[in-house]
Amino acid sequence: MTAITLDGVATASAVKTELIARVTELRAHGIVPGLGTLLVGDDPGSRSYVAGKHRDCAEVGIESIRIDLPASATTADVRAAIKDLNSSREVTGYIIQLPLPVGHNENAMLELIDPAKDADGLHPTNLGRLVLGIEGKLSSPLPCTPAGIVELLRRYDVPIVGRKVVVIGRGLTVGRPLGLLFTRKGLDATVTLTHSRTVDLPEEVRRADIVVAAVGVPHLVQADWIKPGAAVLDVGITRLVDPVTGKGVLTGDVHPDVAEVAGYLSPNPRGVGPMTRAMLLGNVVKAAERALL
Ligand SMILES: Nc1nc2c(c(=O)[nH]1)N[C@@H](CN(C=O)c1ccc(C(=O)N[C@@H](CCC(=O)O)C(=O)O)cc1)CN2
Repeated sequence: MTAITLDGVATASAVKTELIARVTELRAHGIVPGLGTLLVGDDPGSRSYVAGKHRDCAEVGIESIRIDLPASATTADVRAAIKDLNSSREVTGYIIQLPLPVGHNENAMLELIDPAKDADGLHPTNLGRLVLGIEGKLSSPLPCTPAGIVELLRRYDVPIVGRKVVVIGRGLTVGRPLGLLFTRKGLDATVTLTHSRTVDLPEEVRRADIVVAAVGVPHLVQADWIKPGAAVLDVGITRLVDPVTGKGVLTGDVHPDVAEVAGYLSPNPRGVGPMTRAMLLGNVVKAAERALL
């Protein structure tokens, strides 16, 4: 058996096509959505993700505003940039690209975001709304990677209700909010959130119908950990250097042999990453649409 590929590029492209129609409608009502990004430092991964976010905005008709600060930026500089983004009229939603360089307190910076402009759903008020299970008109933006994972599964009709999900990694942008999302009414999965102190991780993973690997350990998840037919989402990515060619290679958390056992597998790259970006655009559009309610 070879797993069905959960194609993030094609699915994100379908999401973006739908968003173009909604942005056109907003513009017809005089509302121009604008995404701001705040990047601190010169991490190549973060630079590439931010560049991708601006390209996506141009594709769907969202304006984008970029603030890049050098690695030497102080906490006062970051606070000042956040203040500018909170007050900017063009910026209807924004993100602080994570991780911030060592020495910056990420949680303290996230708390400074105006929750109404939080395009990542990572402000405590919005995470709190996710915990409270507030949906509908007052729902908060969902963190982009968890939302992208669920959307990818949905669009491939992978059953979620009542299924056992094992998430590897309890980070802020993926594991913790994903556990909350999967257990929401309507999705109704049973989630095990694992981490570096989990005892016998392979045995936990063997029970799962859906496995999400988000730790950044190359090829951690092995084929003999996977229940035949399970859906496997490879989220963590590491930039390794090929010892022969000397070129950088992006390597996911899931070993390629998993494709022979799983029912569905998201590649990495070209799986969850593009969905993360598409969900960000969706959050910006949704926030702008609130102005029409
Ligand atoms: N403020 C945030 N910071 C971070 C988040 C987040 O959701 N909000 N998530 C990750 C990084 N991330 C988004 O910012 C992200 C990761 C991957 C991709 C992506 O498209 N990846 C491509 C490969 C691109 C490459 O590395 O060359 C793929 O998977 O095909 C987009 C966004 C941490 N920080």
